[in-house]
Amino acid sequence: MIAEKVLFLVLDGISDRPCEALGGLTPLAAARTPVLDRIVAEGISGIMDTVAPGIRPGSDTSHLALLGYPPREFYTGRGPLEAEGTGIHMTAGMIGFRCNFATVDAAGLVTDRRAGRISGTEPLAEAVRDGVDLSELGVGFRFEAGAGHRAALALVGEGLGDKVSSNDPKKEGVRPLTVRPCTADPADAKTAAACNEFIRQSGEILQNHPLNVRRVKEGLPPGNLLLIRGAGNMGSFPQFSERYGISGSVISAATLISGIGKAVGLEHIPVPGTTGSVDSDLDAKVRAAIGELGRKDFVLMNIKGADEAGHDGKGIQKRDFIEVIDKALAPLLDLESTLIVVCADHSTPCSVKDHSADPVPVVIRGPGVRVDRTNRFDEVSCAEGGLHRIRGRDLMPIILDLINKSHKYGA
Ligand SMILES: O=C(O)[C@H](O)COP(=O)(O)O
Ligand SMILES: [Mg+2]
Repeated sequence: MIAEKVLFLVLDGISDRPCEALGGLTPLAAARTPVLDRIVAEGISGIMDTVAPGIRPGSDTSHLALLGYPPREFYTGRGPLEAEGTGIHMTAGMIGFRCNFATVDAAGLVTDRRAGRISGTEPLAEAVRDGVDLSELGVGFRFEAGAGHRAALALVGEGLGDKVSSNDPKKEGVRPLTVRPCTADPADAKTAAACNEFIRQSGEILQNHPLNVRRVKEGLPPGNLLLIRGAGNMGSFPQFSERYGISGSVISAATLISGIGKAVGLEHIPVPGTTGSVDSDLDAKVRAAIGELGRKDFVLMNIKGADEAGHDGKGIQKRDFIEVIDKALAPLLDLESTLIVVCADHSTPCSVKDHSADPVPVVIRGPGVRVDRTNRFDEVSCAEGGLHRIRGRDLMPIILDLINKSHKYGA
């Protein structure tokens, strides 16, 4: 039998390094994961450098690689992809940015890059949309809240460049940076000036917003500064259905991933109750994915919470959330004629609190797959599997071959 459908499950940032808090095991190795283990036992596994060995990928470049769009060829910055995911349709000439609602103290130092993982930021976004005015600079803008502390900005206007730096210092206890043009092109100077003005005006609005005033009273970090990064124009992506001859959907609360999906032509299926965090309704997500497999050939599903726990350095929370994921995946075991592919997009070690280049585990289970002798979904066990060590860009060709959609190389 040949599989007809593909469920491509990316467990964002799930792989890790040995954690002291877990007796030297990774959260994945420490977690009880009977469902994932069964998928490994019934499938073929391996480890994967999502971009290349030693390259520490962002979720943007790694997801592009996993979908078979090598980032060196297709990546034009995170911002436009994140913007597309929040519902801002990026057209030619617009410059997109990823934003964080962050906290600055009275001395102007960034004290929390994620404002205590603030959520429910729509009222803040609305105030920014209503209050910021960049018309003196000849620039318009779109601004939308995303999941948790995330948001996206798109600048709109004539002669805007995308080669500008970020105000995100990427660490706490220091001042935000000034956005600078990276070239002598006046277009980049115009964008940098618009960014700095946007950050200044939005900061004033956010500082006094009732939602933030209330957060301060409650002892919570306010979202009183926008950190912006990842400037870029929208790239040009051959559509998934033309590239591979199959239809597809994306299910992800993380706007970056839904934005990447939309950019390559996957239909975004929103699922109420999903948050992109450890409180997400994973049962609803899995139900939605199974429903989509009835309509489409390929479903990309991203589950984000383990990555957040890794960024927060919380090994025990990460292990516990992995167990929640595992339980939610149980209905997948009954899928017939479906290739189930499970991997991470990068490692997010709790000891690093950021992404690392450590390869990630990957497993493929379904009709036609040569079953190897591995039986545990973790970083070390999968390294003994029959896929051995592959790159992210190898995965789509392997999947397409297993569903009989690959082109013969030669006559
Ligand atoms: O969670 C995300 O969106 C990113 O992976 C990490 O970004 P942050 O450090 O700005 O939260
Ligand atoms: Mg990621």
